Amino acid sequence: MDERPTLEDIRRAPKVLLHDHLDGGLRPATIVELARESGYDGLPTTDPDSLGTWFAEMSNSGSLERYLETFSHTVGVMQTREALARVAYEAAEDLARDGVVYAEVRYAPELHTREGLTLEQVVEAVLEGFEKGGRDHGVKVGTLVTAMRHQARSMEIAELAVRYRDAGVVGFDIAGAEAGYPPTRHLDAFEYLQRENAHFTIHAGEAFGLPSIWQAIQWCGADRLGHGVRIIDDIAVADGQKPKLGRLAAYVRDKRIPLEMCPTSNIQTGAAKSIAEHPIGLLRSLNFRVTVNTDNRLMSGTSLSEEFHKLVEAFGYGWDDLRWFTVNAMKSSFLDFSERLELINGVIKPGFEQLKWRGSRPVA
Ligand SMILES: O=c1[nH]cnc2c1ncn2[C@H]1C[C@H](O)[C@@H](CO)O1
Ligand SMILES: [Zn+2]
Repeated sequence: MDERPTLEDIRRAPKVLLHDHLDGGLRPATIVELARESGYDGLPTTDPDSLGTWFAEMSNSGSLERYLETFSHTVGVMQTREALARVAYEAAEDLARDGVVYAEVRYAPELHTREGLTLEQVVEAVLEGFEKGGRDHGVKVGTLVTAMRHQARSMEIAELAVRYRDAGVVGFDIAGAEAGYPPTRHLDAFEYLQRENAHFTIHAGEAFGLPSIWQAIQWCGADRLGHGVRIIDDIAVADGQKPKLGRLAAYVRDKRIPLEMCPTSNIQTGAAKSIAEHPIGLLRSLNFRVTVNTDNRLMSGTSLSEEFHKLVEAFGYGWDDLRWFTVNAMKSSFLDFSERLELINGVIKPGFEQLKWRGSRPVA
């Protein structure tokens, strides 16, 4: 029996999330409270419901640059230890409530030092929030520290990733506007991380095409690709014929390079036209190492369960597909290998098995 999973059942499935921004996942009510406490007066409205709607609507511009403008309000209220620890705690709680068992949540420490916090204080506050929220609500959260690609602080942030690697920081990332800011601007940071045997992912192939993906992999040595949707530009699809992969697409598939796909976010920024036309359908059928993610739960008004459910509706996916995406994500995480195996064999596989066979009669 493999009935179409409902949203309610998907929420119960033990899920894994690799691409989620801390400053893109605040609760609207928390933004309002933090703004009041800190004297931040830039919010477009102080009614939490209207604020949630405002974020979702403003993020629908079809441009990554415009989408990123909305972050000024979340970052604006995340400037103290208390605010950072609270936002991290609540993120862990919200993810656990959505049935996420392991998450890698990212943010850019350099954006949170406006009121005098050091980079170290920022990292420690977020780690504290994840640790406590994860313990109280039953989810394991690893942190990725992000450097902003238009700035020049990537080496410092990479050093931070290495310094806190045994305290919960599992990797590094670069984010921000992609066009005009190639990943090779940060080559020294990536080379340093490689010498340190550290893990990193790079936002690439979202608002810019194949050259960005090629640089991220072949020059910078990325372990994973944030989004990577534009890899379809290197796949020729003709009616009635088998899709033909170019050299870069073949390399990404052969090397099992994980794609952190974020369907709703891609539609908002114009990287894909609709869920039904999202490249994830083709890439999944070609067996790329695809994972499903939220990117920014606040800006997209979404959750990991909702992203999965949209895919179920658009592509007719069943439990086996959802399990495949989830095992892909767990295999691709930056967590210690034995912990990944434990979660796959001890939590994910049994959890999906139970949901898949729910309602069917036991064999006598
Ligand atoms: O999808 C994205 N692409 C590029 N940059 C992004 C995306 N979502 C969030 N960001 C940026 C804005 C945040 O302030 C920063 C760190 O989380 O990362
Ligand atoms: Zn992102």
